[in-house]
Amino acid sequence: MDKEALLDRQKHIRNFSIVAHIDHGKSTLADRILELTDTIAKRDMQAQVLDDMALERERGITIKLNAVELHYQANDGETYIFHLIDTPGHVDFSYEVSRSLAACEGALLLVDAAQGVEAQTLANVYLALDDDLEIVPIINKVDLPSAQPEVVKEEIEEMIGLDASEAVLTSAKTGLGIPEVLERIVSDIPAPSGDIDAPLEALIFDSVYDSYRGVVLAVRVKQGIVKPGDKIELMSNGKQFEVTEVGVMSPKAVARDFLMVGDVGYITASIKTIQDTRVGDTVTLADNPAEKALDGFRQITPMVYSGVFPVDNAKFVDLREALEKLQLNDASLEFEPETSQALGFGFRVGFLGLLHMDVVQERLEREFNLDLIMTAPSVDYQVDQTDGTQITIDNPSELPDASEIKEIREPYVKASIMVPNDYVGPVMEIAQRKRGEFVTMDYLDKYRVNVIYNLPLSEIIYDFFDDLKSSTKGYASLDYEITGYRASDLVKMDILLNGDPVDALSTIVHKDFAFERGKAIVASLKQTIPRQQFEVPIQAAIGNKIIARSTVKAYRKNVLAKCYGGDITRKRKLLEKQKAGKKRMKSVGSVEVPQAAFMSILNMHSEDTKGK
Ligand SMILES: Nc1nc2c(ncn2[C@@H]2O[C@H](COP(=O)(O)OP(=O)(O)OP(=O)(O)O)[C@@H](O)[C@H]2O)c(=O)[nH]1
Repeated sequence: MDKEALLDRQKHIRNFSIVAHIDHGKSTLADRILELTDTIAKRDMQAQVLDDMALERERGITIKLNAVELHYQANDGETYIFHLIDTPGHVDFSYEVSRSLAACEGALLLVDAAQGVEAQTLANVYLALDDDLEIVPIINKVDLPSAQPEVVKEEIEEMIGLDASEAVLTSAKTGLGIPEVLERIVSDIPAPSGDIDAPLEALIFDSVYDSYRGVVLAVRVKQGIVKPGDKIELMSNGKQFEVTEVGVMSPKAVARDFLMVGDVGYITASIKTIQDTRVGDTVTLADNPAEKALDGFRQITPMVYSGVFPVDNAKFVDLREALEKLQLNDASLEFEPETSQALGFGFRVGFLGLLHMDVVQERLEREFNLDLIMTAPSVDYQVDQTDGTQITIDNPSELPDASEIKEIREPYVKASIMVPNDYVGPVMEIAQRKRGEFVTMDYLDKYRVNVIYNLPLSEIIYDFFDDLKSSTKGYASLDYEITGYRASDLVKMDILLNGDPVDALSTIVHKDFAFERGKAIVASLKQTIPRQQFEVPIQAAIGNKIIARSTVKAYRKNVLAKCYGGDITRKRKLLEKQKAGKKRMKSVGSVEVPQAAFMSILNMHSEDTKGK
């Protein structure tokens, strides 16, 4: 392509994300956009798609990067190149949202016409506004009888301060309004700026590891152009690689001759060591480097920590390798080796929240075939010791003896809970019960309020959101941010099995709640620990004082007795089932403890500190 053509191409690029609350219809809208653009481009794309399949057959891989390229023929007769960059909707992942937004010039703000603006949507729109993105408001699900587009417009104007008079009314379900959305992307979202003649600056906003090609970088080119054969340099560490392929997802990987300013695509360069690449880093050309790296992303700190141990101790090295691979495209994942008396060698892993923790656990087990025991999540605590030193701990078993502690501080958040008027009572009741401190309450419109509380992070990471949802018929939405640390009256509660303290079961609790929590955990453990050949006393203790106790009676479960000696296949099935159930057991001293027991703290909703 000559210079003229490249400049013309740049004018026709539109990079955008969809910002939406979970269930407001983001996937459905994206599918509609794909459908509409695909049909138009079908004839032109045939050859390309075939190429892509050949490529895949050859290599036997597909790469998953959350950015697709689409071609849209607009009403002005010109063909535009759209890059749609996916963003996650959950509160745990707002960090990833900001990563995706950094690749865009605009965002579609999608709001459910029946639900209105939610707390998390608001948080994500603010991220987009911080990045100076152009925002196109879309009110979806207008086909629903309960749709109130006018009320939602008002909410968007009042809460976000955006002009919503021009909001597109859509039904991603029926297809209503989608052609207008495509036109608005062309007219409202600016083409990328940046100089094609400047030295290459490409921002890495995601990356995946592919065993065949090495690291695949998802990049947004901010300046310049990059081609296969170019020698690139990663600006954070000066490492150099030769580009083997550049391309875009469309929606499968399609190799291209180049990626230029404004493009969102991938680069492979036989990068074998995952430690070399970092999301947020800048890629430049080795013999014509950019003067300085792009801003990158703020380092994100984990909010909750959990011990992750292989059931089979011999898998420790495998676990480390798996965590390293995951860390590649999940910069928020932190880990360091941990040794537990009860569980052996493992890692203390930091997560953004419980959903993130679930996702990581699932990936470790599925993608890396590991059987894991994970301990109850904990926040981090700042401890002033009587000897004048200060330590930070994220593992309850590391809390020093009470006699050595002057003060313990725990992380606090400012939580904003949006809810219809009718449910303010239950919301306040839950927040109070979780040691919340009321801050203020704002009316969003005639129907909804935003209730703000200061809360200890430890109280909301467990079941706060579930409780909120169930007592507001699912209407409440929640967003929170850490505001700092506060001194609290906290103590370590140990759990003893068979008289021995089990470090992996220790938790840190507020003194006022210790008795109830102790009772609840002991009761929950009694349910989860199977009967053994001997009696197992379970005790909760603070210091030397036992505050709750219970006993698992001795009993060797003879599952075969149930079979009445009959059907042999049934018998085998039962044995297999029992074997599978055992896999996630760990011998702690002489007691067999299942994975669920380590999460007892998460299963105490009912007995929790109600009425406090
Ligand atoms: N009636 C109606 N339903 C819709 C519309 N758009 C989406 N839905 C439905 O709303 C539900 C959620 O839609 P999704 O597209 O999965 O929402 P999402 O925001 O991608 O949700 P997550 O993937 O969970 O983040 C689905 O059951 C859709 O069928 C619409 O315009 N009208």
